[in-house]
Amino acid sequence: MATQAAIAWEANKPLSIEDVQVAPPQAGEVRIQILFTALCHTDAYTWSGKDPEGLFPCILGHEAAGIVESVGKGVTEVKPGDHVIPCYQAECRECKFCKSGKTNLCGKVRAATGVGVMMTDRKSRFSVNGTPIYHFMGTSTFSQYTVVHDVSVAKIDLNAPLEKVCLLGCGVPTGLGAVWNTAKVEPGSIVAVFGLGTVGLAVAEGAKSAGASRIIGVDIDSNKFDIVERAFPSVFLLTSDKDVCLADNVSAKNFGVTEFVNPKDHDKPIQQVIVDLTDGGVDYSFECIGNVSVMRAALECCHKGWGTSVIVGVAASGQEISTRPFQLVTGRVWKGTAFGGFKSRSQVPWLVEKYMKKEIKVDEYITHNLTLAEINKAFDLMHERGCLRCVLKMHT
Ligand SMILES: NC(=O)C1=CN([C@@H]2O[C@H](COP(=O)(O)OP(=O)(O)OC[C@H]3O[C@@H](n4cnc5c(N)ncnc54)[C@H](O)[C@@H]3O)[C@@H](O)[C@H]2O)C=CC1
Ligand SMILES: N[C@@H](CCC(=O)N[C@@H](CSC=O)C(=O)NCC(=O)O)C(=O)O
Ligand SMILES: [Zn+2]
Ligand SMILES: [Zn+2]
Repeated sequence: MATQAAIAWEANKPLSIEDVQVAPPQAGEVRIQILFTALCHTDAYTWSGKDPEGLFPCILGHEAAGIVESVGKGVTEVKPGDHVIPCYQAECRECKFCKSGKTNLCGKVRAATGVGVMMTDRKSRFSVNGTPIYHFMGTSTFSQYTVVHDVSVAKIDLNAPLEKVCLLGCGVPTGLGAVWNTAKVEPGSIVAVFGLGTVGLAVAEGAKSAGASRIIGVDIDSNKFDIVERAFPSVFLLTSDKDVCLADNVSAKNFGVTEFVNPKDHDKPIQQVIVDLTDGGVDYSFECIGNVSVMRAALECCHKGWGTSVIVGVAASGQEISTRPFQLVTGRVWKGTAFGGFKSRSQVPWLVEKYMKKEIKVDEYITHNLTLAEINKAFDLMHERGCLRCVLKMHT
């Protein structure tokens, strides 16, 4: 079929909306009409050329929702008309990873999705004037129609608003799951969150629901603090203390952040600032930026003996983490998480239900709504004041 998609022809060159041919789904594949997609920082990362798996030309995008248009041979779990969320982290339920009970990673299609092709024939289903266009993360949602592996499709409630639940394809589950599945934060814990984008704020939300007693938000952009204030204007109080801005207990019932620290306001290293604020360090920290220096700070602000730091942010090709091994010898633990440890096909529908029951937030993370034609503006917005998630309407 002919449709429209945003093509990334080269790293950092503006995306171009073009007529694209999308081939029919082959065995074990599903063609989806994408209705809404959001932009995640990881799309910008790959577009920047810093992703070692980044291939061009490609169709980016991985946080979306849509409707099944057609299915290939052997596909039994979804049918045309089903509402779905494409999942960049597959779940086949049969591979060594899926059966391990120890991870949400799945090995079935990862080798193909990492090189931008479909598993069956190692080819792309996208082309422009005969030129193949690589897939991205097995999802490629910046297209009005995409083809994905059946193990990468979560079927969701037909009543769920697709313009909202598209966010459950990446950022919000990643933050919630980092707390609930990877760190397993206990009630009463002190938590630090580095980076208050969508992922970091979802960490804060998850920590609040897990019963954390203090949630310290760290960001170099004080506008991010304002987002929390704007989202809950009637309940938010902010002191003018230069060093640490304390929100009152009522706002902590909302997004979750109880204290804000801007490293730029301090002469000391940020890990020292946090250790001093917390009588020796936090129980759990989360790096939600992708900056290896901050990853080190996030580990080193953890309490001796038990503090655990979770790396969520994605760092560029060639970047490496470091710390004194003594930090680990003395009981700190370094972990990482992909999609918050959630098993995608099994648990994304459950997250949608939690949203429908108002048990988790989604709407609050959507700060902008644009169309596919405005995708370059949407990428620009990611660097501007007050942007968390921008949702694109794909068909206008
Ligand atoms: N592990 C996983 O499964 C996933 C990882 N990610 C990664 O998580 C990270 C966050 O994603 P988003 O929330 O979409 O990004 P974002 O760009 O919206 O948020 C990042 C935040 O970090 C802040 N920041 C930047 N440098 C800082 C510094 N030195 N100290 C303190 N704050 C700083 C920014 O002001 C911004 O508020 C990205 O690296 C993304 O690629 C995203 C989704 C899933
Ligand atoms: N190709 C990238 C990999 C970046 C990465 O770690 N991706 C995360 C999801 S980020 C979503 O916004 C992930 O799930 N990783 C596990 C995986 O199997 O890819 C690079 O090499 O940097
Ligand atoms: Zn993402
Ligand atoms: Zn598997």
